[in-house]
Amino acid sequence: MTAQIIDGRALARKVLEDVGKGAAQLARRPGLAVIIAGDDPASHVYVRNKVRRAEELGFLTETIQLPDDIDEGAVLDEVATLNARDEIDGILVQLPLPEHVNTLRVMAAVDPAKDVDGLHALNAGRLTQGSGGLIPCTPSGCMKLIQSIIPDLTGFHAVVIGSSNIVGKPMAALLLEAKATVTQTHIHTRDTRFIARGADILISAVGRPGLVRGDWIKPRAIVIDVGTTRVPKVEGGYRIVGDVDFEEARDVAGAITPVPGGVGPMTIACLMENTLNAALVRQGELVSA
Ligand SMILES: Nc1nc(=O)c2c([nH]1)NC[C@@H]1CN(c3ccc(C(=O)N[C@@H](CCC(=O)O)C(=O)O)cc3)C=[N+]21
Repeated sequence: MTAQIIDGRALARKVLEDVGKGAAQLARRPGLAVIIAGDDPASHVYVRNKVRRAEELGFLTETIQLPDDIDEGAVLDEVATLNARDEIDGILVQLPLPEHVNTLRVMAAVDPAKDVDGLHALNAGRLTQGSGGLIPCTPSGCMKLIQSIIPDLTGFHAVVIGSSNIVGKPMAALLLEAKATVTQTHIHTRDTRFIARGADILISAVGRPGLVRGDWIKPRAIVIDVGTTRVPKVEGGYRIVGDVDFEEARDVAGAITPVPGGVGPMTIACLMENTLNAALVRQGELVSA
């Protein structure tokens, strides 16, 4: 059989349309600030894409570019300034930060009500307790992609490959909350292939091209490829590739997300949704759980 290709761009358009309608109800337009430190070209591309989407929706946007050698105190000062500004509803600190800056300390400094990446410990904790809060954008987008195929995940076996704070851990928490049975693997897991083969829903969030082969996949499973690795093209420039061997997977899976055009556009759409939700709560239009 040939897998259904899950169109992340089309689903993202729908999410963005709803965000646009929601934003039109607000007295004041949502404001999104992005902090980026250093000059990693990939990070700059991602930030530009996020800001462009936000502008298309009529959001107020601001990009704060900091030098690579900035000290942690200065990053924390920038966050504090944004926390205090009423017109800023969402703050995103683009990762990775320079090595000498402690990411968890920076995340802890962001006002949880403006934490549109959902990475503050309060939002992460609320997610594990199923009590609302802002949800990390990539896992949130993955849930929408999965539920576009299976709306009710009750009892399905989901396997999450990868355990990062930004994708793997919140992904597992969301699946558990949706009543799936969840297995999570990480760098020390033995025989990940065997575990993956048991999955009705397989999510790979590792960043290693070709990791997930055809024989890692249960026939008819849903495969969500979060991998985003930039590889240089012979003719110059870059292309992005996922973790999944797409050609092999397509012959086994029931449905699969492509890279590009799968999880990536949904991540950005969910960032816009989070920014709208933060604005709704902050402007008193929505009561947070
Ligand atoms: N604080 C923080 N939050 C993030 O959400 C975050 C981050 N840091 N650091 C880096 C990663 C990466 N990321 C992507 C978002 C969109 C695409 C995306 O739109 N990809 C397009 C293609 C883009 C291309 O062709 O280069 C696609 O898959 O179709 C990719 C990657 C968000 N990240």
